Amino acid sequence: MTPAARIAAAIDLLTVVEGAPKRPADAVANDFFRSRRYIGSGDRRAISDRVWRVLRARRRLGWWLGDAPATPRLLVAASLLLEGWAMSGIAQSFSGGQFAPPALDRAERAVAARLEGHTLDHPAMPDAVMLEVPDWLLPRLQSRFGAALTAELAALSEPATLDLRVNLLKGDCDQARAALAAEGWDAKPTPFSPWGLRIEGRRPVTDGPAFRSGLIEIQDEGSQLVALMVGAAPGMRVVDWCAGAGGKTLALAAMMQNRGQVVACDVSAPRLEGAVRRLRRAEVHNVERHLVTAGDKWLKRRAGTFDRVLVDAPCSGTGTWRRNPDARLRLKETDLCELLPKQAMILDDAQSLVRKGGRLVYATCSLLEEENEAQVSGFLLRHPEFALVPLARAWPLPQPAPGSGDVLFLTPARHRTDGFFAAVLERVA
Ligand SMILES: C[S@@+](CC[C@H](N)C(=O)[O-])C[C@H]1O[C@@H](n2cnc3c(N)ncnc32)[C@H](O)[C@@H]1O
Repeated sequence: MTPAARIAAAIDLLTVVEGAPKRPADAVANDFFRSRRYIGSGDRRAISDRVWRVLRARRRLGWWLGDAPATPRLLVAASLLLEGWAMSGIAQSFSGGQFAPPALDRAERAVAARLEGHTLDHPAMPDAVMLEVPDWLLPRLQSRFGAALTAELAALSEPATLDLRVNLLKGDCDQARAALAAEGWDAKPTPFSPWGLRIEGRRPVTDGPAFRSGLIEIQDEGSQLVALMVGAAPGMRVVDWCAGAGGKTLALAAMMQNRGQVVACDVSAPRLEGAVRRLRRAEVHNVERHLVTAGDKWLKRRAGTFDRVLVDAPCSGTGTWRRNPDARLRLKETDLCELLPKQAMILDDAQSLVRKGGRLVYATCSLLEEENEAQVSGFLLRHPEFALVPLARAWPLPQPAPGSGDVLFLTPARHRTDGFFAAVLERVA
């Protein structure tokens, strides 16, 4: 594809992404490329890269465009200009020629010309614009991070590394590194997870034998550490209450060396169904799935029978913005208001499964205190039969835990993981 054709395709993709505000951009992009198989992998990367640059800078680009309509064409042109392109380069690319975007009209040209010679950040931008967060969320993030806010949000705007979890049911880290090296990928051990490997940048590892044979699975190191905090061991009975497509279920089963039992529960049948292929590829045999329904009798019948229950609760996802830059502007205050009682209710349901002396692990990929520490405090008030196990005691590895305090709290700036929270609660009575 010519550079101009890539720009035209980026405008097309951005148009589809912006037209589907409720769908994650990466899902929209997957569909977009699936229906355009003629676009090769290099072009695909360049097109996605341009769109992701726009999404990561969406509020600042909107600020620069001012009253002009933030059309996909203008957003892409603005992102190029604020990266240093000249108007002449824009005119060459927006040429109206075959496969190129149509030429900018007079009004578009006037808006674009104002941006020439500027850079994306401007000191007059309001903080929330500069930091690319919704206005309502800024005070919450300020109170969470204080002086570290800018660094934390900058790290959240960087593209994520590609983290892999080695499936110990199929081999060890050295074998996985060697297998990846044979495919041309340089994977380094992650700093905290004993099963983690990291590749810088986006790489198509899912096409290669290491992934297809189940030796590796894609999983952020933060997510691996949440699974680690469950402390699952061979022979235990474990529930993964909000299992989704089984990301953490797979890690739990591997920790248990396929021995004992994991029940992967979720209210979403399609998500649970998504776990089937992954479990098969990983050669996991000790997992059963359970679809949670309203008034579920399953819960009552199994009360007090599990050693470990993981609640990986639905949350604002504020910790995953590196991967989903579009999500930061989709998130509404009303979403958070709906999530908080839901998280409390899920905890109240799931706790009943934990046996005396067993552990309930509450986790989110949120950075917000309300969804994390405040949920745990509220739970402990409602359930005095549980006690918080401080991080140093809950952390199962000989090397020190990432961070201090009572809970695990990971952030991209501090740990180079997605943002994750996990608290371990033991049933003491
Ligand atoms: C953060 S996601 C889980 C991600 C998954 N654990 C992983 O590691 O890939 C939260 C999940 O909670 C599920 N969920 C929502 N409400 C629930 C409920 N009341 N009981 C159980 N699961 C629920 C959602 O369907 C979603 O799959």
